[in-house]
Amino acid sequence: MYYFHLVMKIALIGYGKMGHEIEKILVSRGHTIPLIIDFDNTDQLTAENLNACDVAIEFTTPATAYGNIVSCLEAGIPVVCGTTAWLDRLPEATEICQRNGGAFFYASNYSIGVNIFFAVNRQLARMMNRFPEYDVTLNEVHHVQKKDAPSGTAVTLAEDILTGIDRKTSWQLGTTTDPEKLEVTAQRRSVVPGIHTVVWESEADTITIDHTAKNRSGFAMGAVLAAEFLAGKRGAGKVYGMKDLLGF
Ligand SMILES: NC(=O)C1=CN([C@@H]2O[C@H](COP(=O)(O)OP(=O)(O)OC[C@H]3O[C@@H](n4cnc5c(N)ncnc54)[C@H](OP(=O)(O)O)[C@@H]3O)[C@@H](O)[C@H]2O)C=CC1
Ligand SMILES: O=C(O)C1=N[C@H](C(=O)O)C[C@H](O)C1
Repeated sequence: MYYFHLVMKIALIGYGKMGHEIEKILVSRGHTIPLIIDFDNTDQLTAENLNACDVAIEFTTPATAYGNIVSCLEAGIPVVCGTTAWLDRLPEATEICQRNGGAFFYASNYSIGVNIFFAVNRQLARMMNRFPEYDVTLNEVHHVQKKDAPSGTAVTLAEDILTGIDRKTSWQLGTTTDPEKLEVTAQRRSVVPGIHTVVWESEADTITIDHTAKNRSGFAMGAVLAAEFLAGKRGAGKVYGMKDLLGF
């Protein structure tokens, strides 16, 4: 997967921490970036400018992601989005993608390590369905600039745990003593790129799984791999995720 790829023209929408990290990887893989959109030139996000590119990669803010995705889909350009906390509008984006014969890729976390961690989390939750003596909690830590809580990654982990076990019916941000609720806590500290921890606890013992991002390079590499994956998908009318890219 890392060795062969088409060289593409990529539109970068959002030129903050992730936009800059993705730019480094795009350049190192021979891609060019004819269009960069940030908060101060959003008027440049036109169908004409987008159509000078093969794929767009969107990492902006919870409030702006949906509009940017729709602009890409309506312009007929495949789009990879990593922005979190806008997913209440995913059904609408999916409908627009299908109607326009678009190609849309979304993941709450593009890191391959995190996606392996997701698979371990799903497997552990399925096993724990037989062992009600274990309670489960989830914690995430991120840098102080992060706008949303809990993180999109924590939401994915929580939803996968709820799918795996019958004894929890929903997740809640903050502490709770309700046994049917999955407690999800979030801390904001310094420049932490992202730490996610799932704890299963019984009277007898504790099982902890965690993922710590050392920097943003894993997120950025995964987003670029997703863009390369979308290269041949123009006109597909489909929404893709990391399971399509990685096979698990
Ligand atoms: N899926 C994944 O793997 C990952 C997802 N993320 C998510 O990606 C998003 C971005 O993260 P990050 O790069 O750290 O955030 P940053 O705040 O560093 O960057 C976002 C950039 O987008 C700009 N922006 C605001 N509005 C628009 C707009 N309408 N069009 C284009 N650009 C705009 C912001 O400008 P201004 O600051 O002026 O608002 C800022 O420069 C977050 O939702 C985060 O949770 C982050 C890492 C990995
Ligand atoms: O905002 C961030 O930084 C991150 N956001 C994503 C999330 O909300 O899960 C992914 C990663 O944890 C970093």
